[in-house]
Amino acid sequence: MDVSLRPNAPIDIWNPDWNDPFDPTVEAGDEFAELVAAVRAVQEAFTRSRPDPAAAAGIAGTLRSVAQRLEELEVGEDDQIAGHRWDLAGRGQALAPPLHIDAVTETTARGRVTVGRFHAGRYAMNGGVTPLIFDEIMARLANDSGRPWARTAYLNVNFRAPAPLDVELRVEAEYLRQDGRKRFMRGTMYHGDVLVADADGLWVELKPEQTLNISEGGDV
Ligand SMILES: CCCCCCCC(=O)SCCNC(=O)CCNC(=O)[C@H](O)C(C)(C)COP(=O)(O)OP(=O)(O)OC[C@H]1O[C@@H](n2cnc3c(N)ncnc32)[C@H](O)[C@@H]1OP(=O)(O)O
Repeated sequence: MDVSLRPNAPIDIWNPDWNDPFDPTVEAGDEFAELVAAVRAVQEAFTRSRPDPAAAAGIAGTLRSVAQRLEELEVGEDDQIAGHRWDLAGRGQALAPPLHIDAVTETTARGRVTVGRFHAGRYAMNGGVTPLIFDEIMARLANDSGRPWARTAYLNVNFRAPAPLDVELRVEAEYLRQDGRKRFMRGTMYHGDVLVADADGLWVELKPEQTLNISEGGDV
């Protein structure tokens, strides 16, 4: 883990320890985890608020200066921490809902997620957020167990019941079968015993000439 936090050190995109059970407590001294939690708190508090014009102007100024400070610390995508911290909910990527992946085997993955109003449509999870959660856990499973990188080719989501806010939802993924470069996956999301959504997805293994970093000019 320390490797992710050392300034200017290359970040292992795949942390061999990520398979360990997730520890939901932010460790003391894990300043990056605290920063992600703070960004998420801003998103949620902003969504829940109704500031008057003076308050809005003041807060906007404060946030602009925060953005400016972070812009001074900009690095390339391979070196950023957000999205690369496999031990944090949503990999420390603040757009992704805070999905905690608790266990992954060669053929299954299991996690849990609680979303607030920031990720809401109207009184329930936004219909665009559900696929984000499925993509996260199904991609994690598709690319687990030393399998070469694969990208999502399709992700078909069925919304079976409104997914409530502020309660823990159970998310599961299953590796159904492989056919050459194609990996077929299934995902389910439950609130208690109620199936709120399920998904079928196809991940296609990248060919040697295809690269994850498309800006490097790989054949995509
Ligand atoms: C854990 C976190 C992991 C993070 C990894 C990062 C993952 C991502 O960034 S995913 C982001 C969203 N996804 C993308 O951006 C993918 C964009 N699409 C692509 O790059 C390509 O279309 C890709 C790689 C999926 C497939 O392209 P390509 O390698 O040329 O496939 P191609 O050779 O035509 O097809 C292979 C097989 O898949 C099938 N296939 C491909 N796409 C589809 C599709 N959408 N629907 C059904 N079948 C498909 C083909 O029919 C073919 O089947 P068969 O072998 O039986 O003839």
